[in-house]
Amino acid sequence: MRAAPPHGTLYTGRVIVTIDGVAASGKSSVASGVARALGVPYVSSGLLYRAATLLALEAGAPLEGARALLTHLRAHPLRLEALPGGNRLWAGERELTDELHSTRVDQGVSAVAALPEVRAWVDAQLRALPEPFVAEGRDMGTNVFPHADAKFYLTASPRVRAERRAQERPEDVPAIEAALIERDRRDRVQSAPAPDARVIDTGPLSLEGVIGTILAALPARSA
Ligand SMILES: Nc1ncnc2c1ncn2[C@@H]1O[C@H](COP(=O)(O)OP(=O)(O)OP(=O)(O)O)[C@@H](O)[C@H]1O
Ligand SMILES: Nc1ccn([C@H]2C[C@H](O)[C@@H](COP(=O)(O)O)O2)c(=O)n1
Repeated sequence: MRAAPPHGTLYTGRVIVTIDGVAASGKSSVASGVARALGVPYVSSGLLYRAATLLALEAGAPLEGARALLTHLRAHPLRLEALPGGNRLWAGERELTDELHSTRVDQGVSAVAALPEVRAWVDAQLRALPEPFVAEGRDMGTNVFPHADAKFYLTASPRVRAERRAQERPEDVPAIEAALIERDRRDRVQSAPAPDARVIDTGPLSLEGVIGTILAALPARSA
């Protein structure tokens, strides 16, 4: 691999970096930090699945019923605003971002994300985004952007992830850990490292340590 870009070197042109991983492994925090260092937006694919889940819950549509859900999504198009500092999700003029990490969305989202029709809909939204960007999710490096320039996959034990999550949620560590193990089980089909992804155990690393590891592993680009 060639020399790493200095922090602040702008990535330009058709460049995609993918960061996949298990739930609460640090994907969005790390993707945001890497994107900021590169001067590009980051894309949080999970927000689209979460927004589809929220709309289905609000409409009382069955989470396992792709047809009703897709009809609803076409009638209420979602827009992912991918900014370097964070992603915002809109349904028309209504911003959904702050409602997407509730426990009820957490509990329903795996069922919605398992629907092939919904996956195809999300994939089409993502592939239409203008490059360059850092994309995070479960299948960015395997399915959506197999041609990505650099791929990473984040892991950490359920306990470590639960302890981190407990800093931002009211539930206690054992309850969060049990929910993460269950979501890992449900997401397993679409959450596997690409054969050419670098797997990083974030357990022993700080957030800055993970971001630095990724930046150091990126192929150099001209500024
Ligand atoms: N290496 C790390 N060291 C310490 N804390 C971390 C590290 N990585 C992430 N965190 C913290 O762990 C929590 C979960 O991180 P984040 O939300 O980025 O994960 P995620 O994989 O995007 O989650 P989800 O799958 O639920 O969308 C956050 O509070 C974040 O600050
Ligand atoms: N590329 C993706 C992104 C997300 N999902 C599913 C799996 C998760 O349970 C859910 C929410 O994602 P998160 O916000 O936790 O990253 O969406 C997926 O299947 N594929």
